[in-house]
Amino acid sequence: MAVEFVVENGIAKIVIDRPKALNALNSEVLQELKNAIAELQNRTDVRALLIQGGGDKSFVAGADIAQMSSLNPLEGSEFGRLGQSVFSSLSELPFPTIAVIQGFALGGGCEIALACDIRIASEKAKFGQPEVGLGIIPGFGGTQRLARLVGPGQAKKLIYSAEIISAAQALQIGLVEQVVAPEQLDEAALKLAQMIASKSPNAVRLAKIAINQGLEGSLEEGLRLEASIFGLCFASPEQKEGMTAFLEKRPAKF
Ligand SMILES: C/C=C/C(=O)SCCNC(=O)CCNC(=O)[C@H](O)C(C)(C)COP(=O)(O)OP(=O)(O)OC[C@H]1O[C@@H](n2cnc3c(N)ncnc32)[C@H](O)[C@@H]1OP(=O)(O)O
Repeated sequence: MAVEFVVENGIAKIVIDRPKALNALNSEVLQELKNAIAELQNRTDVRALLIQGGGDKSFVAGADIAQMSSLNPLEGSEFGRLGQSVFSSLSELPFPTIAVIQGFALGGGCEIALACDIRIASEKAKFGQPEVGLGIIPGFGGTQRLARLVGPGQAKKLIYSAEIISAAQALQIGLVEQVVAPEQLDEAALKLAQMIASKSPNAVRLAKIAINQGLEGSLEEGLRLEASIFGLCFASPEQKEGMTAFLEKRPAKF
């Protein structure tokens, strides 16, 4: 198995571990990742997900070039749709997802990170969409998600040039939200996940829906959606607990 996951204290962790190919994604790894995500999808005990690559050199070095090298157009399209479906199921998980990037996040590896809500990187991490150097384009959602995250200009610069950028450069363009020293990466990621997991899980999940669905429409539609979801919060016992705890000057228990 190249994809393992565990759940501990409400925090799920997926590790993609295929060391001989720097965790590159072939069909088998994608299917294992799809299965792991499907198992987590309906778990009510999970409040946050950490996803990372095995070893200390690579998060995910992309889709498997050796496998892709012999594909015909139909097979290429099917492989792209497989990757897109896995990454869309990742992006649609109901709880926050955090990509923990210690090394290379290239091509499909960068696209996994883009399908997560948050990206925390080591100072040594490297990012890029090098596909045009291989005669293809990003095919696991990168042309769409990268442009939405960092803006069309920076997305075009990265995709057209196949440039590999540093974690500091990724932070500067908004591709990652936090950069820490390599030895602090796991602790920083776990700390963020624990902070999220200590809050109202219902409210956090509703916030994810409001942000993601709101981005798909106009500001006015998003504000209407926010107002509806805000009202929904008051039907939850977690809102009662959260506000009662504040008034009783004690920590809330969610
Ligand atoms: C829809 C999505 C499309 C895509 O994702 S397209 C692919 C995008 N990714 C890339 O273009 C990155 C390809 N890999 C590299 O450029 C290099 O690797 C690195 C810069 C990441 C690391 O270079 P170095 O430190 O010299 O290691 P090494 O010897 O190149 O790699 C170690 C082993 O890992 C295999 N490997 C690395 N990346 C991939 C990959 N994406 N697909 C298949 N295998 C890969 C190599 O071949 C080699 O294996 P062996 O030791 O047997 O020669």
